[in-house]
Amino acid sequence: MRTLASLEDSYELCRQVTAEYAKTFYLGTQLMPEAKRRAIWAIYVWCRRTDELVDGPMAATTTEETLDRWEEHLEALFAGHPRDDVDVAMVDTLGRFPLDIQPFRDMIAGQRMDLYRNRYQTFEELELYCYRVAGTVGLMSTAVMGVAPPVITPWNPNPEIIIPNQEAIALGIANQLTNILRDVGEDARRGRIYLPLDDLALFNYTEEDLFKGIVDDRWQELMRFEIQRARKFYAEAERGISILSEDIRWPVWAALVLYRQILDEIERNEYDVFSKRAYVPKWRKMMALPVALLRAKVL
Ligand SMILES: CC(C)=CCC/C(C)=C/CC/C(C)=C/CC/C(C)=C/[C@@H]1[C@@H](COP(=O)(O)OP(=O)(O)O)[C@]1(C)CC/C=C(\C)CC/C=C(\C)CCC=C(C)C
Ligand SMILES: Nc1ncnc2c1ncn2[C@@H]1O[C@H](COP(=O)(O)OP(=O)(O)OP(=O)(O)O)[C@@H](O)[C@H]1O
Ligand SMILES: [Mn+2]
Repeated sequence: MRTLASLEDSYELCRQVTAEYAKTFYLGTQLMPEAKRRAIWAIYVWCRRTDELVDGPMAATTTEETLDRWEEHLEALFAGHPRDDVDVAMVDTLGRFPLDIQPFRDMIAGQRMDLYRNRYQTFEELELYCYRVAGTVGLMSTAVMGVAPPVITPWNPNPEIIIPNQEAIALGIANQLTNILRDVGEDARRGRIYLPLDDLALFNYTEEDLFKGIVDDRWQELMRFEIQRARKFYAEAERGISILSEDIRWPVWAALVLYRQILDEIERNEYDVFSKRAYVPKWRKMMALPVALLRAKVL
């Protein structure tokens, strides 16, 4: 048996992976207190590894059995048994925060959907997919970030603790919808359509049009419709932030505002998501940080 990385080295590895793969979320985590952000990095790495199984360079060799084994690996983590270097930080994180295994299992179920599905008929079907691959991240993150202590008053000495799980899921779904809208072209080139076929039909736009990358009035109307729906999920998420622990409101606002800017960028590109990738320039990201701080303080 090989010796595994030390706890410090393991968290450092997680930090590096997060910094390299997720510029936006990493920026958000840099605004968090140390103990929480280390845990978020560990969770990020687990999520990234899960996603890579069906989305990464080895995806072609991934089968149901691969995901079964990954689920066993997950059980081992929750039983306190790390198997590789980055697991060490994850096991430590599981010991420090009240994380539930179900969202992790649900995310694997979401990756399974990617194995056998490349179309969604209705928004309800897509929403389930979005919950599984991204809403779950909201639940995991909230367990780490925590909620503000409830206010104890003489007339309400035992206030109930509210956990904004629905709002956390909403932010995950909003992010995933944003990701889907940004990557329509890239996904089409892999034969995948995440936009509900019912929505395409509603605007008289066909799969064939999509594969050709046609940007016309029908497409622009369809995209406006989808962007509006994503923004509703962001709005729901916003309402949950003031319930969260004070020390992470700024990072969460930042993550929300930064990711939502991708939608503005798509609009700026006049909904052409086929020939360019909506990209938020660094200076625009930086300008969003004080805005997020202000919102964290006053909302
Ligand atoms: C700032 C913060 C707390 C971030 C959480 C970081 C974290 C653990 C992220 C994991 C992301 C991940 C690798 C998920 C696997 C599935 C996947 C790829 C989902 C998509 C992410 C987009 O990433 P990216 O742009 O890199 O995509 P590409 O692979 O590059 O195409 C998702 C769109 C999902 C991301 C979802 C979230 C970060 C959930 C956010 C929700 C909260 C932090 C809850 C906040 C609480 C309330 C009450 C609002
Ligand atoms: N070192 C890497 N090796 C392999 N894939 C990578 C690497 N870095 C990023 N990627 C992948 O390349 C794609 C594009 O990454 P890009 O840097 O544009 O976005 P990002 O860093 O995730 O920022 P954002 O959080 O704003 O999406 C992503 O799907 C990401 O998973
Ligand atoms: Mn990315």
